[in-house]
Amino acid sequence: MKTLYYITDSTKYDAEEDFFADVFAALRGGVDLIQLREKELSDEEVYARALRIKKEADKYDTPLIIDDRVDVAKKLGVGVHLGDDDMTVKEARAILGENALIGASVKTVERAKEAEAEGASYFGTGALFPTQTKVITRHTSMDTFRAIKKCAKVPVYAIGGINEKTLPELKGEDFDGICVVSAIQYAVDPEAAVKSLRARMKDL
Ligand SMILES: Cc1ncc(COP(=O)(O)OP(=O)(O)O)c(N)n1
Ligand SMILES: Cc1nc(C(=O)O)sc1CCOP(=O)(O)O
Ligand SMILES: [Mg+2]
Repeated sequence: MKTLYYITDSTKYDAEEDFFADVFAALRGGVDLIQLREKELSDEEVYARALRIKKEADKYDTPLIIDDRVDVAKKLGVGVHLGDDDMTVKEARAILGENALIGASVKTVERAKEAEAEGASYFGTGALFPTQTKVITRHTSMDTFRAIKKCAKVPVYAIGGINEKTLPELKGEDFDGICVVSAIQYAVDPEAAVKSLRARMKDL
């Protein structure tokens, strides 16, 4: 069974409570992993949000991952996702320990080999499809995605513009899961969206 990895986005919410309500609904729906991705908040604010989400995620045994901020992850005892502009995977592994989930953004085979050697637990690879969520990103072709998956020993998760419409384009491809932001976060009913994505993932 492929992994359904939900990445949060609070940028379009006026009320923080509405954001938490949708995050908790997605957890109820049954995501496998959850990442708190906050680009504008201070470390203290991210910590406070992460603590609340972790309490809820723990009820479902859903691991929490923090985007970018190794110190916050360390304080919470959770994982971290790192891109090219962040601390290296090697440094983060030294801080978080051998059992921590440490994800790496990987867009080339060279980077895949390097990130794996540094101790990455998984790769987030994309953007496979156009996305409105991360405006500045680089498209990853399906050929590059396949080459990364072929050389990887760790799980490779597809990211970028994945929703019910684009999901069938991944049918028959070898990969380990999908990362989804807007198709869950901004669904009318995030719990139902998770269940629906999960059902469609069975057809891949
Ligand atoms: C699972 C996953 N994959 C890729 C990304 C993108 O990370 P990054 O390149 O560091 O960009 P930002 O998300 O920090 O804008 C991710 N966050 N998660
Ligand atoms: C967080 C992120 N990273 C990307 C990358 O290309 O590395 S694309 C992306 C956003 C994905 O959002 P949505 O599911 O709404 O398209
Ligand atoms: Mg990042």
